[in-house]
Amino acid sequence: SNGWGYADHNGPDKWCENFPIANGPRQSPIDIQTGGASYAESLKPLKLQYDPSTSLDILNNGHSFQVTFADDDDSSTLTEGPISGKYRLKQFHFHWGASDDKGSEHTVDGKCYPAELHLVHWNTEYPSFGEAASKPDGLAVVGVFLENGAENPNLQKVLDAMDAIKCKGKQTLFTNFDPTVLLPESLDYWMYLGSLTTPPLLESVTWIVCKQSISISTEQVLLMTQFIPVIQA
Ligand SMILES: NS(=O)(=O)c1ccc(C(=O)NCc2ccc(F)cc2F)cc1
Repeated sequence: SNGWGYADHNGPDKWCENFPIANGPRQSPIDIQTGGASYAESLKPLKLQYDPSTSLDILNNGHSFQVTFADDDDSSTLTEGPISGKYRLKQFHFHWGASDDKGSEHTVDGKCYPAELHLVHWNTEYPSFGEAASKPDGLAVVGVFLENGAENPNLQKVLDAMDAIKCKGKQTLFTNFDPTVLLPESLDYWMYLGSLTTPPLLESVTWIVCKQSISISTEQVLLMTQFIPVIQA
């Protein structure tokens, strides 16, 4: 198959063949080495203002499932934090693995989490997500680690919708969902300048990775692994 994926023949080690930027200077994900991070007094707290009425549908895009938001106005935005200006929420999606011991894309001092949530925003300096995706300050993605623990009822709302989109390309209504319920109580974060973690690997992402995780139960991880046969890293 010509598409990229996570198998031996089309996985991350092969992406550079069709996407040479894979060997670029600001590629994501990275291992966040907490000892090497420095506190920046100038950085502000994150300001996430989401309007649940902007959530539209949930889509199986073949690599993950993503909840897409209406981004034709400033109803759901990210401001402050490490960014300047205003970024609009476009979608959120997850990355997971074959079992509890792997799945997240970023790691913290070498520690892998069972899954990782990405809330994808684009800079309203540009006319659209597609335009912003090719600019060095075009995108801002908030990453949240999912740590093994209690069942997460807010996450379950998303997992329950997965039953209706088992095939690649399927989508179903997913309205009135407030992604704030998927955020940890503390929004303390690490930030760095990086890229999309999947092709086209564009180096346009200001990464904002929350220090605190949210919980996911073993059963919920199992549900995710049964969802898309394409096993992540
Ligand atoms: N995992 S991650 O958060 O880093 C990530 C976020 C979004 C995308 C994406 O939108 N890809 C398709 C896509 C669609 C249009 C476009 F212009 C560029 C483009 F990458 C890929 C990876």
